[in-house]
Amino acid sequence: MTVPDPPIVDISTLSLAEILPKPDSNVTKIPSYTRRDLYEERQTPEAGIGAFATKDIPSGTRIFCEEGILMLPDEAGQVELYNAVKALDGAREKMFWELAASTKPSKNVEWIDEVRQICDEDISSTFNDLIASYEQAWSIYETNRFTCKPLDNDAEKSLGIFPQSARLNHSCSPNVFHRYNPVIDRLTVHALRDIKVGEELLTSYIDICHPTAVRRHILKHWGFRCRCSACDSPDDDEDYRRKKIEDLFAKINKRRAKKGKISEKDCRRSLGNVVKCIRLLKKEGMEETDTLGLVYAEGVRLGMMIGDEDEQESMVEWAEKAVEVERKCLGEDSKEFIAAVHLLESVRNKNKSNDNDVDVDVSTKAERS
Ligand SMILES: C[S@@+](CC[C@H](N)C(=O)[O-])C[C@H]1O[C@@H](n2cnc3c(N)ncnc32)[C@H](O)[C@@H]1O
Repeated sequence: MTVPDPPIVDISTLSLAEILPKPDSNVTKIPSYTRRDLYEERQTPEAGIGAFATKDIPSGTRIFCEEGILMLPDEAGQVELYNAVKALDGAREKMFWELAASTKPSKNVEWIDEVRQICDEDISSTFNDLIASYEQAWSIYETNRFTCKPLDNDAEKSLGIFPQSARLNHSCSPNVFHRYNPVIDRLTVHALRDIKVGEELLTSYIDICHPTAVRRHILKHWGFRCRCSACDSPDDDEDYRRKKIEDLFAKINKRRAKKGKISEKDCRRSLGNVVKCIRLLKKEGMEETDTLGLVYAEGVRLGMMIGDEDEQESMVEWAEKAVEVERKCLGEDSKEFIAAVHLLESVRNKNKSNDNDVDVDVSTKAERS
């Protein structure tokens, strides 16, 4: 038996134009802000500058809502970057040059010939200084850039520098979550849980579902060895759980990407993976949009496809949790939050129509008796 895709508005079916404020609406562009009342930057013993809470910060608080000072397409190289930095106004250019530079020089040196051609006067000392500046700019860029690609994937600019957020250090058990929000054209950083005064605000630069050895390898790019609780944990079970999450998540995503009809058996199998994945994610405290939010939403979709009436209440609960996760990680102006609200409405409407069907049935029986 195959079941059709349910009529759910999920993230991949929403276009940006559908949720952007209409030109005649009163919604104005959100100003950039960083909640300097909540944190301060200071030097750490081993990780350069970091950001530390100066007050208790409740879970879900938006700490940054920041405009990029520089955004470039994925394929931009050293020359495009340097030109973009030189085109910044004085204050922004200074901000850029003050950021950390941790990555090693690029092995690709073709750009040096390009710079040589630009310099008519190839006076070697000046030229060498210039090359050093290009390399420093590139290292700053690689150390601090954030992905800005809107979910529509038609973005011209897709990597950006956000100077306040760039001071956030990494942890594989982060307490804040960052994401570029194309709806408001800002990078937002939200508290993932209650953060106590004095705690460092730590985001994750990488996919934290990977096991420790893989995370370590990827983090070499930033030139440090992570000493977070997940990386230093003597508990092998934790690594096992993350590997299991990664595998389950890959299976769930593979199913999600499949178009067309799906057998009920496959639906039930995938729903089983969703249930296991949710349990493990919670155990690991991994409550972000990219994992838990996505898994809840997929669970609801699968549950609606299967259509077991006694599971409908659980589907509403999961859809409500997906809304909570998106609100906490991304805020109510995000596309993900709006999609989760649509999903919740769909599942509630489906329940209502099921209840009405039951009513009709009952009244018909009553009339007959
Ligand atoms: C985006 S910057 C973060 C801010 C940086 N600490 C600074 O001084 O501006 C990334 C760099 O910070 C350092 N860093 C980030 N997280 C770290 C960690 N958990 N342990 C050690 N160094 C870290 C690394 O040098 C990394 O390349």
